[in-house]
Amino acid sequence: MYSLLSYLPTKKNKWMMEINQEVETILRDMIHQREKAILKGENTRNDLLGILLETNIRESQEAGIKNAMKTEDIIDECKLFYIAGHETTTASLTWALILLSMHPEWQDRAREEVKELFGESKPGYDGLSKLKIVTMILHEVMRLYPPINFLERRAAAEVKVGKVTYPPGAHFMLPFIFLHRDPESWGPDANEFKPERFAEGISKASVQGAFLPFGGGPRVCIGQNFSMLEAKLCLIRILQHFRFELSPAYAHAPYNLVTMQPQYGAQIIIRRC
Ligand code: HEM
Repeated sequence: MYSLLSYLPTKKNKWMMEINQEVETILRDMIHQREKAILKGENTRNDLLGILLETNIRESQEAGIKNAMKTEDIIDECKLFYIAGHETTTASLTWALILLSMHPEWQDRAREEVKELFGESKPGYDGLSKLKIVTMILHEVMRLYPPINFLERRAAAEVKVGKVTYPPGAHFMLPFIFLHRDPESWGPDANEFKPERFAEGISKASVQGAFLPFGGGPRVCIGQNFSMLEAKLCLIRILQHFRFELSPAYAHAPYNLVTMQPQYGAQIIIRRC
């Protein structure tokens, strides 16, 4: 039903289609430029698109076919990586700043850890793996405000879940928000911000399958380690230089707009420290 509605020629749909076409034109040009550079022997392997295109060209040549992956497939990959990779990490960092503003004691503990490990310098790889408090905080943020709210799956064949048998094609939705706040899995304080529950890692914080911000199984988020690293780096740099608190203009209203967003924005007062 939803996909049918998106094809109707409404003002909003037309606007979205125009934006989509513009994005695809930019990406198509970029891909063709890169492909030309690769064929000329120039080094383009310094990012994901470069690696993808070089692998595609090499594998197509080895298999003796024109394009193992068509330009349209590569455009789709670029859009997927941009949307899946950007919006999600942005949302988790936004909620991290909001929650650390609401809980200044955790903000102080995170800053202390960061200063102890890195002082004022740029974080190095060794120190990043030693971060404990910041990792606990990020997990707790994603438990309470998972950037992606639910997973969808369609049954490829008849499947039995518990006592119910579902036919092939049955559509399943798994809302993380309920799993992540279920008192049976997390205890009576499930709705409270308590990063200490992750002190001994994810597996000891609750029961198996109760914490799924990156999904699970064969389609688990491919960018989960990268995004944790990215979020830690950003948070470290912010904590090293700034203190932050919520502005009186902030109204707490989480809502779901592809990713979980603060509906009226995240008004935060930031001061140098
Ligand atoms: C806080 C950050 C992120 C969260 C919460 C998140 C969450 C998710 C979730 C829930 C899924 C669906 C998994 C499933 O179906 O089981 C997913 C898939 C995916 N994510 Fe992420 N993600 C994040 C960051 C990233 C980043 C940084 C990238 C890329 C650099 C990325 C790339 C992808 C891709 C390509 C898929 C599709 C994988 C597939 O279907 O095989 N994500 N992500």
